Formats: sequence, C-alpha cells, structure tokens
Amino acid sequence: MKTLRIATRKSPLALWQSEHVADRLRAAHPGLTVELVPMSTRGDEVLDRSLAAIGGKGLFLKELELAMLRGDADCAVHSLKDVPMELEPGFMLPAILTRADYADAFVSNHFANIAALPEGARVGTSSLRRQAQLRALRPDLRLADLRGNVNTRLAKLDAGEYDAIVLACAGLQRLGFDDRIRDRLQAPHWLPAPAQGAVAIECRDDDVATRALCARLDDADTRTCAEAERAMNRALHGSCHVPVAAFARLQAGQLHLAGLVGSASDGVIVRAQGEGAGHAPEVLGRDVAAQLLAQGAGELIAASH
Ligand SMILES: NCc1[nH]cc(CCC(=O)O)c1CC(=O)O
Repeated sequence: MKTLRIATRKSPLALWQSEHVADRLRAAHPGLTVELVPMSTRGDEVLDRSLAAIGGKGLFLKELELAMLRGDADCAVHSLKDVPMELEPGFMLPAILTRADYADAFVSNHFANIAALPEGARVGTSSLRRQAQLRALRPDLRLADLRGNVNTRLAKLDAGEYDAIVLACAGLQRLGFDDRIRDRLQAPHWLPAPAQGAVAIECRDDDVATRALCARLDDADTRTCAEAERAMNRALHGSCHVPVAAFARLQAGQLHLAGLVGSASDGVIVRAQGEGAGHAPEVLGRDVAAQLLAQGAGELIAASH
C-alpha cells in the first residue's frame, strides 16, 4: 500500500486526532502517503439536539464506516469513548493509542473548583455521567445542558451562560486550551467515561494491509485498561449516553478497575472496584459490573433512558 486514507469527522478535535494519527503513521512507515478524508456525520448535524433522544449509538461512526465499505477510505479515527461497546460486524480496532489525560476538567472564569461554587451555581454539561457526579457532590447546583464541540462549549461559558462547565482534559489539551483547566477531577473520587482520553483507529476486518500498518501504533497497556472499562460498560448495557463511569490502571501486570453508575436526577451513586490479572481485562470488567448490578445499577441505567 502506498497511500492510506483516513476518514474523519470535521470538528476541530476530530481533525486534530486524525492529523496526529496521520503523523504517527508517517513516522512509523517512511514512504507511506497518508491523507485525511473529512466527512460530516449525522452525529455532527444533530449536535444541538439530544443524541440519546435520536438513537445516539454510533451516530458519529456510521458515515465513516460506510466510506470504508465503499472503499473511499481505509480507516477512521475516533475518540474511543464515543465508540459503541459493540462494533459493527466486519469492523475492528487495529490500534488504540497511548492514553492522554483521562480526567475530566472543571472550567470556570470565576471559581477554582466544584467546592468553591456558590449555592445554586449554573454548571453546563450534557453528560449524564458528569451530571450524576456533580449532583452527588453538590445537590444545590443548577445543571444545564451544554452541547456542541469543545470550542463552542468554551464560547458559551465565556458568554456568561454558565458559572462553570465540565469537559474532558484530553480534548482541551489537544486543542491548546490547557490554561482553561482550573481543576482536574480525578479518580478514585471522580471517574471519567470508559476509555476517555484514548484515540482508536477503526478499519475493516478483512483489510489485512491496513490492519498491519495501523497495528504499529497500538499501545498494549492502554488497550488492556480500555477493554476492562468497556467490558464493564458492555455488561451494564451501557453506551456513551448513560451515567456510567470507569477507570482502570495497570501496575506490574495487575489490573485495577473502579466503576460507578449514577442518577443525574437525584445524585444517587453506586460504586464498585476490583483487581484482576492484566491478561483478562474482560473478566474484571464483568466482575465489577456484576457488583454494580447487585447494588441496583440496572434500575439507575433504565431510569436514565
Ligand atoms: N463526547 C465528546 C468527546 N469525545 C471525546 C472528547 C474528548 C477526548 C477524549 O475524551 O478522548 C469529547 C469532548 C468532551 O467530552 O469534553
């Protein structure tokens, strides 16, 4: 193969991530030409409406997958946290890149952290996972919907629509907004979305040439952690549109996974954690999910739909 074409969404974050993957592929394979194929997806067209309400799952992936099936692109680059727990048949992830900052960011022009917010402050986030964790800490806050890409969300904060917003550190850092992060919301107290901060490449199962080229960018430890987090979410029948959070880390071959399920409406949260062998992330993910289900996580997830 001489040219590899990467299908990508057109948001600034998606373009950054795809350019990054393109650069890494060029460095790994001197002589290979790598091109981006920017496309709009249904997910982008409806960003201002509730993704969950219009059947959110995989909306950002579909058009990119169709391009790969047509042969207009060889692979696609995604934020792994936006990739459905079950891939479309015929597709696989030949590479999961080394995870960047996993944490959520507290961003505000007036306040240093969640505890410093005045009574009844308005906080913008459309993520049920972030809403549930905010409610649990501060039942008095007024949570408001906040949609759009990272740049749009910051502009809405600056326009005074919110006292603070919560979004992913990784997205802010990639777009050069590190200085907007007032506080990093960290594990084990505050948990991110499953696989937050990790970028993945998707390609067709049967495209062995693309698989081989992309596999050079795979980070085994990130894949192991992401598999544990995603296996937990899968066992809960979760997606990126439910109040489910998970964070795994590997230490000397030992895998540790913490997970939670919450309610965005009343701030109820159930938590579980476990440890297991680094070579069996799915077993650990299912184990932590079973602990959560035993504490009523199923009802919390059903109530969020
Ligand atoms: N849901 C949108 C989305 N998908 C990936 C990221 C950031 C990058 C990442 O988490 O890997 C974001 C923005 C956000 O949640 O603030």
